[in-house]
Amino acid sequence: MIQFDKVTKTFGARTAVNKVSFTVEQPQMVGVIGRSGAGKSTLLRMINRLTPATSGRIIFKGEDILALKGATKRRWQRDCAMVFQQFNLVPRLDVVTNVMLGRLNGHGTLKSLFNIFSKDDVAAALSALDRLGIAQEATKRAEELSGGQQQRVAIARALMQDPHMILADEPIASLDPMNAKIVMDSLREIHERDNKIVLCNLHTLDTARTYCDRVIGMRDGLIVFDGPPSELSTDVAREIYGADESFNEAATSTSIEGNGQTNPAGVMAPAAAVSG
Ligand SMILES: Nc1ncnc2c1ncn2[C@@H]1O[C@H](COP(=O)(O)OP(=O)(O)OP(=O)(O)O)[C@@H](O)[C@H]1O
Repeated sequence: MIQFDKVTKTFGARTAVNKVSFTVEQPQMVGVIGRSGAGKSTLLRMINRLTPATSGRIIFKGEDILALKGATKRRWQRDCAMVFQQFNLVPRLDVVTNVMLGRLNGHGTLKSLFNIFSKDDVAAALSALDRLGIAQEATKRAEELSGGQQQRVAIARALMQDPHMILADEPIASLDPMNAKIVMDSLREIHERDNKIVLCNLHTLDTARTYCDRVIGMRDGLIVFDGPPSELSTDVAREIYGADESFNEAATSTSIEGNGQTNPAGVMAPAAAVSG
């Protein structure tokens, strides 16, 4: 379905992603894990063309999406919706308008410029918000919502693009465990009900185990593990995180409250709880 063929990104002398090859044959929920700097974000951003690849190919429906230009590139960017750690909403706009912004790529420039949305757009946005359980917040400004609610708005906005796949770049890294669960449940539900590929960068092993059909472990730009969560042993995890015998899986758990500092395995502990 989507095939990565020796996809590489270099920043000067630094190789962030090094000849990465893998194929997602059917709609799967794939978790990409690895310590900070392993290349996870760069990989995701290359798929969506936010970061230009240095070399390699990404084949989707027989086409190399890394070679797309102009309108076809924009259509591809609509087809693979991104969800970001920091939500990327427009804080002063109301929630329903933020969601409708997901339709921008599908509209002409003039319509987009003046935020002209049809009744259908409004209905679709409300339905997406309802699906995420936050339709009651539709008229609030985005900045009035908690982090967890904002991330659900961002996912509703992604749904408005009617994408082939969802790329989520550490969608729960800024959330407390309860909101992290709501957001991951939502992504899993979209994968299962809509039969879409969800490719999700995660810092925490337990989240990958709980939610993903397949886990890809990256280290220094290379894929060092690719398999089902059941094969993700502590030894494999040590290799992915480049940790020694003292490595403790609990250190990567979302269920612990941390202070946002990096532990010895290079894994960011979740931020302290945020209400929501
Ligand atoms: N725009 C950039 N310019 C220069 N170097 C970059 C840039 N973006 C990423 N890098 C480097 O590429 C490497 C991979 O970074 P990337 O953000 O993809 O890792 P990551 O696994 O997503 O890490 P994190 O979990 O901290 O987000 C790092 O060494 C990083 O410093």
